[in-house]
Amino acid sequence: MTYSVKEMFLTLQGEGGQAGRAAVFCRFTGCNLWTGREEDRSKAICQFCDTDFIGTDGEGGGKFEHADALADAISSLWPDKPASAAIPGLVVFTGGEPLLQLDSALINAMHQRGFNIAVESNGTVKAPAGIDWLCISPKAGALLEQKRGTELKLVFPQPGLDPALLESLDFKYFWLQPMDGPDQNANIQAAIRYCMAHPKWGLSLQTHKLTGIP
Ligand SMILES: C[S@@+](CC[C@H](N)C(=O)[O-])C[C@H]1O[C@@H](n2cnc3c(N)ncnc32)[C@H](O)[C@@H]1O
Ligand SMILES: Nc1nc2[nH]cc(C(=O)O)c2c(=O)[nH]1
Ligand code: SF4
Ligand SMILES: [Mg+2]
Repeated sequence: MTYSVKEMFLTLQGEGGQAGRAAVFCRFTGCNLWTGREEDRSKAICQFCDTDFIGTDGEGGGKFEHADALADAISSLWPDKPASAAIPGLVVFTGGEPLLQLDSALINAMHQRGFNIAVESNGTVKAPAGIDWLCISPKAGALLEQKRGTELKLVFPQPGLDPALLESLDFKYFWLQPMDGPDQNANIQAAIRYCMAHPKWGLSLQTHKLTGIP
């Protein structure tokens, strides 16, 4: 299988329950909820996306013809070499929608190289086995197929997606992440109020945007 990757880089995970941890980010090309073109945003299912996931032209991006080739490229960005079961590496597969491309060959290839595997997904595609940290971020108007995982991270507020309807799902952690955009300040305040009134939910800030790292 050929994998299309927009970009790949070492950074700190900025969001959710692993915020602050060093990780190689592998951003796959393409999403099933938006074309990624600005002229299509207003008719997309997901309209608030903060990410460019078109093409393969980013830092470290490209087409990778085999799982081993992509796994080697990811592994080469990890500062401790080699990663191992004792001190594992961390890769975050994101996008775009990573579950359109992530398969068991790539999962096995990363595990063989001593990596733990985290995924950021919109939950519209069932996840393959073997993911070590699965973050699902449901989108209003999109059918949620993957109803279990490690953390559920809801971009908030989303008209038509009430957090109360999600909190019985099978996740260890529940986060509200304020929607970035023109109403960001109001969204942060609304998320804080919601978490204080509903302690099942915690606040996930996009810390990489505060510090200016990718
Ligand atoms: C760019 S998405 C890629 C992964 C996957 N397609 C998804 O939506 O979960 C990565 C994370 O950023 C979140 N996100 C996207 N746009 C955002 C925005 N404007 N404000 C806050 N979070 C946002 C998504 O909900 C998701 O948790
Ligand atoms: N530092 C950093 N952390 C992130 N966590 C999730 C991200 C994403 O775009 O999926 C992201 C990202 O783009 N950068
Ligand atoms: S589902 Fe994820 S990648 Fe796709 S448009 Fe929405 S936030 Fe962006
Ligand atoms: Mg991002």
